[in-house]
Amino acid sequence: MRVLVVTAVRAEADSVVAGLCPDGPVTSHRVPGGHTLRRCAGTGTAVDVLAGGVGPAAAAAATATALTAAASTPGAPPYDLVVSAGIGGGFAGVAPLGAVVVADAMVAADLGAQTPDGHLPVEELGFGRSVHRPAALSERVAEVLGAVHGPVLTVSTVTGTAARAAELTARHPRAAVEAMEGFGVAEAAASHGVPVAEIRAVSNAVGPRDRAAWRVGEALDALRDAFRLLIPVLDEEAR
Ligand SMILES: O=C(O)c1cccc(C(=O)CC[C@H]2O[C@@H](n3cnc4c(=O)[nH]cnc43)[C@H](O)[C@@H]2O)c1
Repeated sequence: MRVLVVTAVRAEADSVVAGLCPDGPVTSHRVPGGHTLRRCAGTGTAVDVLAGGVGPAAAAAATATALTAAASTPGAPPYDLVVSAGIGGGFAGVAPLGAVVVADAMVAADLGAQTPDGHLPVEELGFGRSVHRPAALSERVAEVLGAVHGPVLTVSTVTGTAARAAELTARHPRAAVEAMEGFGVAEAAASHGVPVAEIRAVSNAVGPRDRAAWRVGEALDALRDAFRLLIPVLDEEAR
């Protein structure tokens, strides 16, 4: 099985690599556009890890570039799965600080139109889509990781008020986490016909801005531990 993991920033990619191959070695490969893929040698499942940038557009561009590079390399096996991974904001009562969330839906929560009656998703405007359904193995991954299995919202602007958090919860009552890349990764994966998944570790609560309350280090450790548990599930899936 061949898997591409896309994070936003290098620190997240480091955690993923540390979880996947704690003893190394790690090889690096450049892809067009200047991104570097890191690959753990010695695992049954070949996993490439890429830090593609913050936000859905950067994530989509980096993911599409890596998928295109793989597809146009003679003899290279295609990717079987793309995983969007990183830290995120947890919704109150669903995903506390340090929790891991595996997406059961990847939702572009601010893609659409604002109206006096509220947000209209693009489906209601008559074009595009605002939801991707993750790969079936997500349920098993959530079970093995002991993770929350719920919707992950992708936004272009980090929520910073209680009012915005309440609006998102009203529109997506089961929402577990908010982050900024998953839907972009999913769009790129879908355009290549590759299944997608999303794994987030909660670094902060969605709501009023409070940088002092962030627990980025703990979330990065939780992300590492989640990827440590992931390889056996992927190997199981490949059989
Ligand atoms: O300055 C702020 O108030 C602020 C609050 C939360 C996160 C940020 C970031 O710049 C991190 C963006 C980065 O991390 C993911 N992330 C983490 N927490 C959240 C969140 O609550 N809402 C959206 N994205 C979040 C995101 O995927 C980005 O890669 C700044």
